Amino acid sequence: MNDFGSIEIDAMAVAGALGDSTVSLGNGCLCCAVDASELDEYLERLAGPAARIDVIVIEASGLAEPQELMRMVLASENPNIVYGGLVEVVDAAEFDATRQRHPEVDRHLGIADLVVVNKADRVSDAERERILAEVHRLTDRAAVVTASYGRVDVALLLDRKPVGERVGQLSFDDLHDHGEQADLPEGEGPGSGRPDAEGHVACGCDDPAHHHLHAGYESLAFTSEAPLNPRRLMAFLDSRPEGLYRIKGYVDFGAADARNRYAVHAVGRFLRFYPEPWEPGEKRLTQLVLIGSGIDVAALDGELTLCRENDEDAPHTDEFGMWGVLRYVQEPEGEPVSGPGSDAASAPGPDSGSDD
Ligand SMILES: Nc1nc2c(ncn2[C@@H]2O[C@H](COP(=O)(O)OP(=O)(O)OP(=O)(O)O)[C@@H](O)[C@H]2O)c(=O)[nH]1
Repeated sequence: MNDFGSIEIDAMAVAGALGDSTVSLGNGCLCCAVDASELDEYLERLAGPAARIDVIVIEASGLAEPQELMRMVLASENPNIVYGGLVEVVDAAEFDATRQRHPEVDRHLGIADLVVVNKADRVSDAERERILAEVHRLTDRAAVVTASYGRVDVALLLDRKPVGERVGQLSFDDLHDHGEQADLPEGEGPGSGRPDAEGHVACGCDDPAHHHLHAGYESLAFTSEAPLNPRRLMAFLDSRPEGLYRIKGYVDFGAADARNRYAVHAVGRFLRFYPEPWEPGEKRLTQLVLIGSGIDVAALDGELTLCRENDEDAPHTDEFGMWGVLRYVQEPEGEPVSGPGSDAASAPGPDSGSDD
């Protein structure tokens, strides 16, 4: 798991399910690792026979440069590592907007071996057909499948072989390491993939033609030990700026729902909360990662800080405080919303999947 932000939300999301069979490559984009040996260290741990793992999936951050990842896997010195192909996941609901912001996406699709056009349930049949046709036009012999919630036949992944001989398609330039790092401590400076003090991430390579998607992004990692007030957080989310493209993490609403933490996902204007019971003894924290371009990181940090419960809040007397949040909890079919109290399912205006 390679997370863009310094709080490893994605790694946290799968850790429980996958345990020792994951390694987390946090805080910074893998494609900016200086050389393949850094990746090799991790692959070594997963590829040994004792781990009994057949396939290693590198889940890059959504902002990674796939060509760089391919370069690193191909450059691995571990004889057990064989490059198995590049899978690109397209968010059908955001496809046009993403391409507008990032024309590089077309190039990424062009080198994919398998393209999963996901969130098919969020677009009409006609829209899906149009996107599929467009993806086919952009890909080079890749298999293209549609999916909802990423559910694809696992055989597609296990049997994937790279289309053609990839090494032959990459130029010498693609395969050689990009530039020397300046005299900075390891893991710092441009090219480290780590955000600087202002949250900017820059690629340190000398090649002006080498644009990394994440170079234009700012990220904010927000942690709070004090619970967040649900009404204030909803007001923050309702007024989130256009450039704030992605929010993910976990929220502690304290006494407003003492049983559950709330995983939160925002992608563009899409917003969803997922209540899940706190583990016994788990430290109750709010941890959020916000990613966007042209966003004022310090201002957002300040606004989130103001969402914390304060002495004037009396969550136990605000029985409707969670309703705004529960509108964005999807009811599993036939089951009531797992909310803070028995009347949670009667929260007004349940949003059954549409954008806000
Ligand atoms: N309706 C619908 N929602 C989905 C689908 N796949 C994912 N989601 C929801 O979309 C939200 C964000 O998930 P994704 O877009 O998959 O996140 P991601 O691509 O891992 O995002 P990054 O970590 O930013 O790369 C979550 O609330 C998911 O439950 C789908 O096929 N249909």
